[in-house]
Amino acid sequence: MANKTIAFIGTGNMSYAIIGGMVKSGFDAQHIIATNRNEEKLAKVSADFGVQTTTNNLDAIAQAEVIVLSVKPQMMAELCQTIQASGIDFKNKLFVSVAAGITVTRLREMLGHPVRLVRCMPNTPSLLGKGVSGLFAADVSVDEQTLIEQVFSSTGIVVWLDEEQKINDIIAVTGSSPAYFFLFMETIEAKALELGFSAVQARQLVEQTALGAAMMACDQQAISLEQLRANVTSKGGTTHAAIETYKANHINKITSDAMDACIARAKEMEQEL
Ligand SMILES: NC(=O)C1=CN([C@@H]2O[C@H](COP(=O)(O)OP(=O)(O)OC[C@H]3O[C@@H](n4cnc5c(N)ncnc54)[C@H](O)[C@@H]3O)[C@@H](O)[C@H]2O)C=CC1
Ligand SMILES: O=C(O)[C@@H]1CCC=N1
Repeated sequence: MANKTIAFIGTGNMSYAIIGGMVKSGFDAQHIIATNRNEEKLAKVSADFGVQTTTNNLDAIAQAEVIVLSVKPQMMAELCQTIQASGIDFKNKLFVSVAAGITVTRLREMLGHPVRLVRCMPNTPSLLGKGVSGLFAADVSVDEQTLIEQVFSSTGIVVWLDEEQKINDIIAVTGSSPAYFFLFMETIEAKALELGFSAVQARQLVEQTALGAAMMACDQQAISLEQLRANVTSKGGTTHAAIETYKANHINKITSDAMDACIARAKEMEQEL
């Protein structure tokens, strides 16, 4: 892996997080090239992680063995058109797409070539080495799979998926779900403010509690999440009153509906893009 160069095309929130996770885990920054149209974004990723940067996508692609396409799905066709028109030889290049809602078939159509491709569904905690990446390989060699697994393992855990359709499911479970947790934290923070805690206190109280709860779940894997919850919930006590309120408001259904909506949107995007 040491000699392979990886280019991130369209370095925004997601690629910034992946690059951060890679560099912090010891990946050589000089073998990473980040591109963006926006010089300011490149200045930040360069200052923070010491990677090479350029606004010229084609230069980056020409130099790299692994090309991570990480623009927004709606920008992908335009990007691929310029790559196709460049006449770059795809033979020794492995493509990775982190885009939601664009299938292997569609991406190959966009590139005008049956490229070897890994679809990856990462999440932003990759920045801290706490990411999850769902991976689906299309015509990729065993060595290339090993390489991609090394790259994404440096940002957290990886899960290989045996069917492309499962990419849409893992978006709902891990790709989008950091946002669900942030939303839940926002609701506690807002209520803490209403109860008179200062903004600094409200943020600190919610982040410490979320961190503590997540760490307890990680640290005590033999104990079910239900049991961890029960350990907080005294019979006839305060937590019980809160939990019953969540149940009366159908928290399971809300989450299930939200995840179904996430999957449905991914499928809809597959038809649109
Ligand atoms: N943000 C997230 O949590 C996750 C995002 N993804 C996927 O990652 C991809 C990127 O998402 P974000 O990073 O959130 O978007 P973003 O908008 O933060 O980053 C994309 C960047 O690409 C740049 N860009 C657009 N067209 C370009 C071009 N032709 N050449 C060079 N740069 C170009 C934009 O300036 C922007 O900074 C999407 O396809 C999304 O589906 C996947 C999993 C999680
Ligand atoms: O919201 C999105 O479409 C992307 C994919 C997963 C997280 N962000």
